[in-house]
Amino acid sequence: MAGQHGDERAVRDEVTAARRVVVKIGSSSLTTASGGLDADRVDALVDVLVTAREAKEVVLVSSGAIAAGLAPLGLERRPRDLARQQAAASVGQGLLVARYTASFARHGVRVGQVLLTTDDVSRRAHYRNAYRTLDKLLAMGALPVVNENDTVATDEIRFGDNDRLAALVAHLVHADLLVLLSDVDGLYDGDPRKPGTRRIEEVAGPADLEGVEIGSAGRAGVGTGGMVTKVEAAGIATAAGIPVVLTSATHAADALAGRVTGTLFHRTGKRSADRLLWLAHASTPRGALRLDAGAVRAVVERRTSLLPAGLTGVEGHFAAGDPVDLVDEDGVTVARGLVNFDARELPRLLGRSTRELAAELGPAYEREVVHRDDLVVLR
Ligand SMILES: Nc1ncnc2c1ncn2[C@@H]1O[C@H](COP(=O)(O)OP(=O)(O)O)[C@@H](O)[C@H]1O
Ligand SMILES: N[C@@H](CCC(=O)OP(=O)(O)O)C(=O)O
Repeated sequence: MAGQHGDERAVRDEVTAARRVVVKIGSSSLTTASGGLDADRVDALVDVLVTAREAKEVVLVSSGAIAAGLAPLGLERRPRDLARQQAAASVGQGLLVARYTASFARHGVRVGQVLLTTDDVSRRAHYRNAYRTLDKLLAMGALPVVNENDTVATDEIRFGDNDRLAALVAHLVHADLLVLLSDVDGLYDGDPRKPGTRRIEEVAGPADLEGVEIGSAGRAGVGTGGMVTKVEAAGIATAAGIPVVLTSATHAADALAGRVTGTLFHRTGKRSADRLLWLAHASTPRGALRLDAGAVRAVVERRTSLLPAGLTGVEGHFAAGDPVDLVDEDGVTVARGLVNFDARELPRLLGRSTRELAAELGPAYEREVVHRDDLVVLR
C-alpha cells in the first residue's frame, strides 16, 4: 500500500507541521522483562519528547500503572480481577508519575498528572473542565501525563485500554497528530511473530484493512488490547480529522519529526462537534429509550431534540444526565444521548406533548427528553 496514494506527501507534511501532538505509550514499552518500570526506557522516551517540545506542544498518555504496581505488591503477572488491578494501579501510578517527574526534571520540564474517567469526558461540565486543565497546563509550559483513573473506574465505565483514551484525548485537546507507541513497529498484515508477515506503511481508509489479521496483546503480557484497540483508536482519531502514526517506542523520534516510520493512518473525516465523539465512543449506555417511527425520523434525519411525544418505552435504571441509547421499533440503536430525566420519571411522560405535561405537572416538564446538543446519531 506504500506510495499508492497520491496525497501521501501532503499527509506526511501535515505530520511534520503538527503543532499539538498526543503521544501514547503502552505498558510493554515501559517495563523490564522481569517486571517493573524500566528507567532507561522512560528516560529515552522523555529525551525524545523534550526535543519534540522545541517545535510542538506535547501531551503524553502513558499506560504502565498496573504493570509498575505488580512487583511492589508481590504479584507475578497482571491480575484478572478488577480489584487487584486497581490496587496495582494505585501503587503503580504513583511510581510511574514519580519516574516521569524525575526524568523530565533532568531537562527542567514540569509534568502534571491528569487522571480521567469516561464520565469526565462524556458529561458537558466535566469535558469542558478536562479541556481547560489540559490547555492551561500546556499554556503554563508543563507537560500533561494522562492515564485512566484506574482506581475508581468500575467495569461498566472503564475505557480499559489507553489506545482509545489517547484518541479521545487527541480530539479533546484539538491535537493535529496522534502517535501510538508500542513494542511493535507498526501494523502488520498478520501476527508479526509469524514469519512472512509484512508491515503496512499506510492506511488511507477502512478498505486498506480488509484481510489484515489484527491480533491481541503481545508477548510482554502486560499490554491490554493488542492491535485491535490500536486500530480502533486510529479509526476514531482519523474519522475526527487527526492523522495517526503507529510505531515502536524506539522510533518515537522519527515519528515526531515526521520521518517515514511505522504505519501512517490518513485522516478520513473532519473534526466533529466536540463532546459528541466522546459520547459515541467513551460512554456506556445505562438504559434505552424506545422511539416511534416519527421520532426516529426527527432525530436521525432532521437532527431535532427528542420529545416525550415520540417515546414508546423505557428500559434500564438511569439518572438524569446519564448516557442512554435511542432505539427504533425493531430494537435497533439509532442514536445515543444524555437523558434529562431519571428512568422512574419517564413512564408517565410517554407519548404526551410537552405542553400538556407542563400544564399538568409544571414548567419543569416542558423540557426535551434528550436535547439535540447532547445527541449523537449512530447510523
Ligand atoms: N497485525 C498485527 N500487527 C502488529 N502487531 C500485532 C498484530 N496482531 C497482534 N499484534 C500484537 O500486538 C502487540 C501490541 O499490543 P500490546 O501488547 O497491547 O501493546 P501496548 O502495551 O503497547 O499497548 C504486539 O506486540 C503484537 O504482538
Ligand atoms: N490504565 C492502565 C492502562 C492499560 C492499557 O491500556 O495498557 P496498554 O495496552 O499497555 O496501553 C495502566 O496504566 O496500567
